[in-house]
Order: sequence, then C-alpha cells, then structure tokens
Amino acid sequence: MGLPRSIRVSGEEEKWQGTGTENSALPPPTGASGRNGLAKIQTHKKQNGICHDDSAPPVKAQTIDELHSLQKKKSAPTTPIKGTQGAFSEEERQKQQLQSISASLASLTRETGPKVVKGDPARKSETPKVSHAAHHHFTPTPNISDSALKFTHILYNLSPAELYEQAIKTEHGSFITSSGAMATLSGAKTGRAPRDKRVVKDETTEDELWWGKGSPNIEMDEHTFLVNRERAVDYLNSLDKVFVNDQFLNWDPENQIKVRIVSARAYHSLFMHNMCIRPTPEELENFGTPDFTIYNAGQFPCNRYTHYMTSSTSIDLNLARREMVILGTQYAGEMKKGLFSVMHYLMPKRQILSLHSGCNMGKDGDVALFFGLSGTGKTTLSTDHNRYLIGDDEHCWSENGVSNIEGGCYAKCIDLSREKEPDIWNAIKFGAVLENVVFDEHTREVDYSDKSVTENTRAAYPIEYIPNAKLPCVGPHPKNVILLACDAFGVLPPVSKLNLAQTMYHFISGYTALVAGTEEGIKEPQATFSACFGAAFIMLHPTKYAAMLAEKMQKHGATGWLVNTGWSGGSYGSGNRIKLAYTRKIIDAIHSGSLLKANYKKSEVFGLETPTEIEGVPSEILDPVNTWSNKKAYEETLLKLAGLFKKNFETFTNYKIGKDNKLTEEILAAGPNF
Ligand SMILES: Nc1ncnc2c1ncn2[C@@H]1O[C@H](COP(=O)(O)OP(=O)(O)OP(=O)(O)O)[C@@H](O)[C@H]1O
Ligand SMILES: O=C([O-])CC(=O)C(=O)O
Ligand SMILES: [Ca+2]
Ligand SMILES: [Mn+2]
Repeated sequence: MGLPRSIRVSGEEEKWQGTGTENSALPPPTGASGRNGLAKIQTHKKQNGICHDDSAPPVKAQTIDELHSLQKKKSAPTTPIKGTQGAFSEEERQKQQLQSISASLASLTRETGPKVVKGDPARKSETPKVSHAAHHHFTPTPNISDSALKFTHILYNLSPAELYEQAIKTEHGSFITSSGAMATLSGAKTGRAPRDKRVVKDETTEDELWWGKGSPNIEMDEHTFLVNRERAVDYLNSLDKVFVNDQFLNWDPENQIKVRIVSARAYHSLFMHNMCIRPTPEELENFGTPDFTIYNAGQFPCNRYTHYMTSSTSIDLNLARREMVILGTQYAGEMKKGLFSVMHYLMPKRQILSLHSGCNMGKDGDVALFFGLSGTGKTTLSTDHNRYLIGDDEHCWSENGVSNIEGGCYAKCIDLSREKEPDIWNAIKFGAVLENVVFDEHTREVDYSDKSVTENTRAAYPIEYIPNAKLPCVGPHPKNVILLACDAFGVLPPVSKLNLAQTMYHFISGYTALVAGTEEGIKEPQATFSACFGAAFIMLHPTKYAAMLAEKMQKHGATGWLVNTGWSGGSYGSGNRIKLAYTRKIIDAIHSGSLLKANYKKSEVFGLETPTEIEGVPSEILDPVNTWSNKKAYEETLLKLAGLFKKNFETFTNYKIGKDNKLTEEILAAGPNF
C-alpha cells in the first residue's frame, strides 16, 4: 500500500476500492456472494462526480516487463552497518553475506565453496548480475568439479508470502487453506526419529555428555559425521536453489545464539522463520557468521553402508563444529528439537537451565512453567487468554529470570476446536504452517478430526499470532512449576501439591502415559518415562538439570505441582480424558494462589497432597478413587503404575543431587511407597 495512487497498477484490487459501503461495491467474481445466485450486475454510476471509466490515467508502462517492474518496489532501504571504521557500501555488505553463505556450503574436500547468487533462478529478470562477490577467491585447481562451475541460487530469509509462492510452485502437497495458513506434507516421516539421532563423540563430549543406557545420545565419530555432512552439502549444492535462514535463538540478549538453516524446501524455511526468532532488517545486515548451522537435506537419504547408520534417516549433531546434518527425514520438528539439544548443551555451561516447558505470566508478573512430554498440554495450557504467553515449549532459566528460546509455537492440532482453544485456532492464519492436516479439496476448510495422514498434525506460527504474547519473550523468576502428566491409567489425581523432593522425583521420572493411537485393540496405556520431561533432547545427565532446577526453585521459592491432564473415571477404554475446562480451572487456582490455601489430604501409595475443593471443579474427581466404579481395579492399576515408577527410578539411585546427600535421600524417599 506504499505506492502513491497515481502509479498504482490498475488491477482487481483497484476495482473494489474507493466504494464506501458494501452495497455500492461490485460483488467479487467468485466466493460467497457469487453462490447465492447470480451476481447482480450494476452499471457504473457517477460517484462523487468522478466518472469511473476513462478518466483514470493510463499505466505508465510501454511493455509488459515495465508494467511488472512497476508492481514491485525495492525493499526498505538498508541501514548502514555501524562499524568503527564507518559504513560499508551496500555492495560490500552483499558480497560479505554471499561469501559467508558460500563458506557454509563449501565442500570440505574440494574447492572452497560454491558460487552462490541471490534470487530465484526461475525469475531471470530478478536475479542480480553475478558479482565477483559470488566467487570465493579461488585459484583454479586440477580437481575442479562440475559443482564448482554451476551456481547455487540462494533464497535468503524470504518473507512468508515469498515462501508461500515458492512452496505452491514447486512442492507438491502445498496448499492455502481457507484461513490463509499454508498446508504442507512432511513426507514419509510425520514425527521425530530419536533412534536415528547421532552425536559426535570426541575427546570433549566423551566426558561431558550423557552416554549409554537411557541416554538419547547415540555416538558417531567425527569422520562419519563428515561423510554425512558432505552428502548433505553435495545434495544441496546440486539443487538450483537453496533456502537460507539466518535467525536467533533465545530472547535473553546476553545469551542469544545465531543460527543458520540451509534447506531445500520452502516448507522448512517457513517453519524455521516461524519457530526461531526473526531478525530485524538491521540485525540481519549485521548478522555476520552464525554460531550454529543446520544442513537440512531431508529429502535425500543417508547411505546405509556408512558406519553407524541403521536406517536411511540420520540426524547428526557435531558440537565441536557447531553443525547439524539432516538426511532422510523431512519432518521439520527435527530442526527445532535439534537446536533445542544444542541449547541443552550450551546453556548449562553458562549456569543456565534449559527446560522443555511452556511458560506464561499473569498480570501481576507471576510466572508459571509447564513441563510435560509431548501431548500433555504445554502449548494448550500456556496459551491462556488471561495471561501473557512467554513461550510454549523451550525456555531458559538464568539469573535474570526466564526467556523463551524460540520465536514461535508448535501446537498439536488433532481435534482442535475453536471453542476450546480459540487463541490457537485464530493463530492458524496467513503465515502459519499446517503440517499433514486434511482439508476439503474445494473449500480448503481443514478437518482437524481427520487422522488420514497422521495423528500428529501440527501448526507452527509466530508467537505474536497469539494476541497476549509477551514481547520480548522474557519474564521474572517462576512462582509455580507445573509438571504435566497425561495419565491414561487414570490413577493420578487431577492435581497435587508437591514438596521440593517430590518435584525433583517427578521431574527426573518424567512420566506420561498416552495411548498409541485410537485403533481397535489397544487396551493398555503405554507408560513413558522421559527424564526431565524431555530425555530425547537433553545432553548431560538428567541429575545435572535436576540439581539446577532444585537450586533455582529453592532460591526463588517456587512451588511444584503435578497435574494429570489424562484420564479420570478409569483407564483409557473405560474412563475419559479430564475435561480441558476442568484442567483450566485447576491451573487458574494455581496461578491465583488460591490452591495454596486449600485443604489437603495425602494420597495412598504416591503420597501426594491433593486438595479437597477447587472452584469450578467437581470435588469428587479430585480423588480418582471416587470416579472408578471398580475399586479393586483402581487399587491394582495404582500399584501397577507405582511399580513402573519404582523400576524406572532404579537407574537414578546412585546419583547425588545437589551439594549434600540430604536432598538426594529425600528425593529417593519421595516416590511411591507400597
Ligand atoms: N485436560 C486437558 N488438558 C490439556 N490438554 C488436553 C486436555 N484434554 C485434551 N487435551 C488435548 O491434548 C493436547 C495437548 O497438546 P499440546 O500441544 O498442548 O502438547 P505439548 O505438551 O505442547 O506437546 P509437544 O511438546 O509435543 O508440543 C491438545 O490437543 C489438547 O486439546
Ligand atoms: O518436536 C516435536 O516434534 C514436537 C514436540 O514439541 C515434542 O515432541 O516435544
Ligand atoms: Ca506444543
Ligand atoms: Mn515439545
């Protein structure tokens, strides 16, 4: 809308403008009004004395190319780089940017880097002349390769609109839904592949990281990493164009990380545009060299003859090189969670705790953390119309308080409803990525109940799409630490107040029990224990994170809570999932402080303090035994779950948490007793 009217190109948009009311506007050629019978044809009337027909000045273009060049104006003028030595020229800056990208894409064995040029190869007129900047100063070598002779077009930090166009033109399965979101398919993989994740074990990481039983870190050696890296880089360089995103992680300015994501799909670029922190134009100009780089060659498989590869998928992390390589999976969540793993390594080195949690803040500045495994309600419950959203999935807790690592949210959208989750529903608009959902082929209305592609349908949107997002996404020290478990056994109380040792016990256990799907025949809920509610992403031993959490909770006087967002009235099959409306009331009572003042009784076996009354929640459901018609079945199920907890905790009994043995002993005693 920046163009002055006189040179605006006459087009569709123009036709509907300048008419005050709907009635006087011509009906759009298609759409709602068109379907209520034939559109009413109106003859042009004189409006405000101006005749519509011939008086409009003709376009100032002699050729169609000229006309097209009028349509687009140059992006906002670039700001000078504030250096000590004065400002760089625009040309110099572009040159440095391309050199940096070329260096990222360099093969490690051949020439220094491919010739890169900015712009879409499909639009010749847009592609700037190849400048010398594109070439790395390279001296001809005898082993010059074909890939060194060709150009790789770089689509650098494109806008959502540009990425939509790219996706729709070139990626099958990309569509605009009726709400404006971009629907896409992630291919054969519709979830993460933790068993295909590898971490380079070198002299440093051998000592620093958690290896062996229970650890998510499956080793690979440096050489094998380089083989996979080369495979990914060669694949990317073989393409006509690659997408490059330069963005940030962590809203805490002192601990921000610069990330570069090189990918082959507009879907991946838009996903990361939404999920990482978006730089301002000025920040982008001064971006420099990234701290971490992802090579996403997900369409291309790894080579199973390569050592350590057990499938055609490989997600490889090299902390020393600060690089991650993705082969054989297009599921975008791998990038998000791969970077989370990196933060789980880098932040504790700075005495900062990284957390798989949602986070929001009340009007009075009271902050709550929501821990929980996938599908337990972090996104759903942290997105609360009465509170400010700091983030839905990944945070840091430092001496300064909490900060979101990301710039966006990633919501599960199976069975999403406008009534129950209005803010998430409304965030699924232009710019949002909708993964693997099913929609009407004509209206493009999404059917959120359809699991034809997968149960794990997802929406990724920028955090500012939530109206009460807290920007910048930082807040003071948490007052409440809420552990979410979706207990499909239906024996954990809907809410319990935890002492510090219990909080640590349940944090280290990281319990949830979901049902694998909704297929016939699945009767037994599957218990999952995932240390720190995110064992797939942690890099150090769980007790290291637990010790930091205990120290911070103690220091800042935070209260721990265990909230069951799962079943009530019986296990999966006989009971039902606790109504979201009730869980929200429980969470409200935690935030307001009223739950602290409630009357409590101690539960058997787990020894949990459960309140007897909460406003807006039927009292009988607060003690699960009341909701089971078969009391014997309840007892048996409770003991069964307690046994699973005990067995899981065995691996942690030999670790000390904190400075003295006192807390460790208390934690060991904080589990179920039977
Ligand atoms: N009582 C309840 N409390 C919370 N969520 C519920 C409840 N009942 C049903 N749900 C549904 O459970 C799902 C919770 O998913 P959510 O996206 O919040 O998970 P998450 O913890 O953010 O997981 P991930 O880390 O995988 O993103 C939503 O689809 C929500 O509608
Ligand atoms: O990473 C994903 O695919 C989704 C997610 O948030 C999780 O599983 O914790
Ligand atoms: Ca989520
Ligand atoms: Mn998550």
